[in-house]
Amino acid sequence: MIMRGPMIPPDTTTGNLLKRGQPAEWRHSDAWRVLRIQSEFVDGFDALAELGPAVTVFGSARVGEDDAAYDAARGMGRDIASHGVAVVTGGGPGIMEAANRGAAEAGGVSVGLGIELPHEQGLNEWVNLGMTFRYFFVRKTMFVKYSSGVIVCPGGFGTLDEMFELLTLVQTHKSTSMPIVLFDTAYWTGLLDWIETTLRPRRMISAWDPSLVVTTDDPQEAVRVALRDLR
Ligand SMILES: C/C(=C\CNc1ncnc2c1ncn2[C@@H]1O[C@H](COP(=O)(O)O)[C@@H](O)[C@H]1O)CO
Repeated sequence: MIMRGPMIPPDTTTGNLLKRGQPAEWRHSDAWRVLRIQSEFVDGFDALAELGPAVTVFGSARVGEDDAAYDAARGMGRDIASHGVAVVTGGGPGIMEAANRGAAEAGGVSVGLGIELPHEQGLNEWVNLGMTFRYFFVRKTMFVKYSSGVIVCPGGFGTLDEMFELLTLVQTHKSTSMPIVLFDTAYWTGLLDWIETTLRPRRMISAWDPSLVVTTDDPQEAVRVALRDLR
């Protein structure tokens, strides 16, 4: 396009870009939010594109070092890393910290994908490749996209949300199938029984395939199953 003489507009795109003192309400608009979401995806893909094989460990943010599950997750992190596989967690305290700790102690890649939360403490000190997300759904995309297997340790709503999201994606074939290990049979039995005895007979699930998940009390077995597709 050519503009000459009076057709040349008084403002230019660069001039508009550099103009100071503009109203700033647009920062709270959905249009701007979409760009922020987009940039989170770009940053996540950039950070993880060359990660290589990885196993994600989900589990409670609330367990302390004195909890047996902490020890187990630490051992699993160590074991996964010793196979040259990265350990991915939500980067927070509890089980996440334990798995990252084991991975870091084994000299492995210890990934923390944190989430901005009120009173958030930041990424745990054992993460050696980390990023913090504003949006849960962007972060969950990273867990699924970059994992070849998942170990779910005991946890609360956060852990259940992550587990059921993954099960839904695998069951609907949105994600390629991957080993999903539930660690600590006593913790998960009630939920699995309820799925079998209530959801299935009431046809709330069409084709629950129990082989989608493996349940174990053995941390080494959990890691062996989670690494199944990497052999
Ligand atoms: C509760 C406390 C801190 C919360 N900090 C978290 N940081 C990172 N990721 C988290 C955090 N809390 C939950 N998550 C995610 O959900 C899962 C654990 O949730 P649960 O409800 O405890 O099971 C975990 O896998 C994370 O991805 C103060 O200690």
